[in-house]
Amino acid sequence: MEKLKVKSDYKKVTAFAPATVANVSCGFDILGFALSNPGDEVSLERVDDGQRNIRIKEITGDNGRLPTEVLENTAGIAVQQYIEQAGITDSVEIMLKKQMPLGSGMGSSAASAVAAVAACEALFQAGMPLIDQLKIAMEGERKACGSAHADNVAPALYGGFTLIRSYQPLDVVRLPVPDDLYCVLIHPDVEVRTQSAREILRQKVSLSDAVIQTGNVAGLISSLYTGDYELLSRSLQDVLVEPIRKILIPAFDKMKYTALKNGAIGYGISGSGPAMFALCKGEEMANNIKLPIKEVLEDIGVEGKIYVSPVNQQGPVIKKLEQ
Ligand SMILES: Nc1ncnc2c1ncn2[C@@H]1O[C@H](COP(=O)(O)OP(=O)(O)OP(=O)(O)O)[C@@H](O)[C@H]1O
Ligand SMILES: N[C@@H](CCO)C(=O)O
Repeated sequence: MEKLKVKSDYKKVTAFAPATVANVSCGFDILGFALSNPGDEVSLERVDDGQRNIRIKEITGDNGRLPTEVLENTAGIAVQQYIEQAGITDSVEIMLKKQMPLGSGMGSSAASAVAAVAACEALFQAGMPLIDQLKIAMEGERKACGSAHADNVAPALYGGFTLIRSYQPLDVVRLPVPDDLYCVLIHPDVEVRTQSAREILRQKVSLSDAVIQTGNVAGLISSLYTGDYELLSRSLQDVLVEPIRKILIPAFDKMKYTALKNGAIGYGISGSGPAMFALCKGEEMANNIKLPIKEVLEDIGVEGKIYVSPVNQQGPVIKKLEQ
C-alpha cells in the first residue's frame, strides 16, 4: 500500500467496536452481522517522538487473561500494522477495556482489533480505505484463532450484515438489514476456543449438502434485500457446521426448540460458539424469548448471559477525541 499522508493534531482517542454474530447458520466464514452491544473499547495516546514504540499500557475487564505483548494481542497487532502501513513514526500507548467474554463466539478478538484500527484512523486521520483497515483487523484474527477469517471483523468494521464474497482477493459486500430485525444473543458460561471448534470440522462436504447450503445462503441474502421474513426464516439452516459443533454446547437442541416455539424466526450457533443467536422480528418478540431460554439454562445448571440488540448498522463508534 502507498504511504498515506497523516494530517492530525489529535493526541488521544477512545473507540468502541461491537460484538458480532458470524456464520449466521448457513454462511460459514462468509456471513456476519454486528450488534449494538456488548463490545470492546480501545483508547490510544500518541507521543510525537519519532520512535514508533507501541506498548499496551493497560488491559481491564479480562481478569488478567489477555496477552499484554503487542504482537500477541489483536488490538496491539492492529495498531502496529496501521502505523507501519500509514508511515507513522509516533509512539503509541494502548489501553484496552475488555467488555465481553473470551472464547465466546461473540467476536471478542475481532471487537478489540476493530476498535484499535478505528481508533488509529480517528487519531491519525490517514484516510485509510476500509478494505485496508479490514485486512489489518484480519491479521489480529490470524493470531487469535489461527485463521484470518473476516466474518467477525467485517461486520464489526462496516456495521450491518456483510458477505465475504471472496478471500483471495478479499471482496466484501455490505448487505441491507430489514426493518425491525432484532437479535437475542445467548452466552452460556462455558468456553469454546475458536481454533478447537475449527479443528473438529470436516474438511470435505458432500455435493448434496453443498446444494442445500448454497440454496440457503442465496435465500438468506435474497430475504435481506426484500425484507421477506418468512424466506429469512426458511433459509436459517446449516447442514455443514451446526450438526458437528452443537455437541460443544450444553442443551443446544432444547434451547433452539424453545426459541423457535416462542417466536424466533431462526436460531443457530454464533460464530464458533458457545454463544447462540435467535433472530426475531421486533424488540417485543426478542424480549419474549429471553425468559424461556433462561429457564432452560437454569434447568441444566449453566450460568449465562442474554443480550437483546437490534442489528447495528453503524460499526465502530468514536467515543472521545482529544487534542
Ligand atoms: N484483544 C483480544 N481479545 C480477545 N482475545 C484475544 C485478544 N488478543 C488476543 N486474544 C486471544 O484470542 C483467543 C480468543 O480467541 P477466540 O477466537 O477463541 O475468542 P473470541 O474472539 O471470543 O471467539 P469468536 O471469534 O468465536 O467470537 C484467546 O486465546 C486470547 O488470548
Ligand atoms: N467463521 C468463524 C467464526 C469464529 O467466530 C468460525 O465459525 O470458525
